[in-house]
Amino acid sequence: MVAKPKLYYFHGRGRMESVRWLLAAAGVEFEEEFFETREQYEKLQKAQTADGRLLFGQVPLVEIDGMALTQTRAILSYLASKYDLYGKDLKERVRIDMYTDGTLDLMMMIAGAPFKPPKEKEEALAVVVKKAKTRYLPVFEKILKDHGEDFLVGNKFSWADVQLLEAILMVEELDASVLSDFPLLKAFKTRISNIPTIKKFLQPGSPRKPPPDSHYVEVVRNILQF
Ligand SMILES: N[C@@H](CCC(=O)N[C@@H](CS)C(=O)NCC(=O)O)C(=O)O
Repeated sequence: MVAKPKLYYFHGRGRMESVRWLLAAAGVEFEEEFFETREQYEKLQKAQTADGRLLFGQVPLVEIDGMALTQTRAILSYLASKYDLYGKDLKERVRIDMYTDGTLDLMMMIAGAPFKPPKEKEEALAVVVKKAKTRYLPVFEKILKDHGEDFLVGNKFSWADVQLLEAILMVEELDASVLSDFPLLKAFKTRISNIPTIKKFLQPGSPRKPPPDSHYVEVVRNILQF
C-alpha cells in the first residue's frame, strides 16, 4: 500500500493550507503532525536538518513519494504536476503559475495580519480587502469573461481554480459582500465548490483549518520565538 503524504506544520492555515486544499481537490488523503510546542518543533528540526531533509530548517514540510519537500510553491507545483492539475503544456503551466502566485500573495497578506499589533492588523486587513477588490478579483473576472469557459486555464480544472476558490473564501471571511461586483466569480465560486472533492473538503470535519484565533497566534509565536 502506498503511504499517505504526511504534512508537518502548526494546527492552522498559514503556508500549509493551500497544500491541504490541493491534496483534497485531487482526492488524496493525508496525515498531519501538528506542532504545539517549541520542543516538538526543535526535535523535528534536529532530526530532519541532520540528514539534510529539512532544507533551510523551515516548514511546511511534506513527506511524499520518499521525499521530504519544503518551500510552499515547490510543494504545490509538485502536487499539481503529480495529480494532473497543472495544464497540458508549458504555456498553460506558466499561466497557472502566474494566477497561483497572485492568489498566494493575496492569501499571505491575510495570513500575516493576525501577527501584527491590533491596530495595524485592522489596517492591514482593510488594505487586503481593497487590494482584493481593485487588483486581484477584477483580473480573474476578466479572464473568465474573455474566454467564457468554466475554468481559469485550458477549460479544465486546475490548481489555479483550487487556489482562487481558497482565496475568495478567505477574502469573504473579511468582507462577505466582496464578490458583489463580480458576477462571473460568484458563479465560479458555486461551480468549483460543487466539484465533489472540493465539496467534501468544505464540509465540517474535513482537514480544512479555520481562520487563526488568538491561541493559534500564541502557539506559532512561541514556537518560532518572535
Ligand atoms: N519560502 C518558504 C518560507 C517558509 C517559512 O518562512 N516558514 C516559517 C513557518 S510559516 C518557518 O519555518 N519559520 C522558521 C524559520 O524561518 O526559522 C516557504 O514558502 O515555504
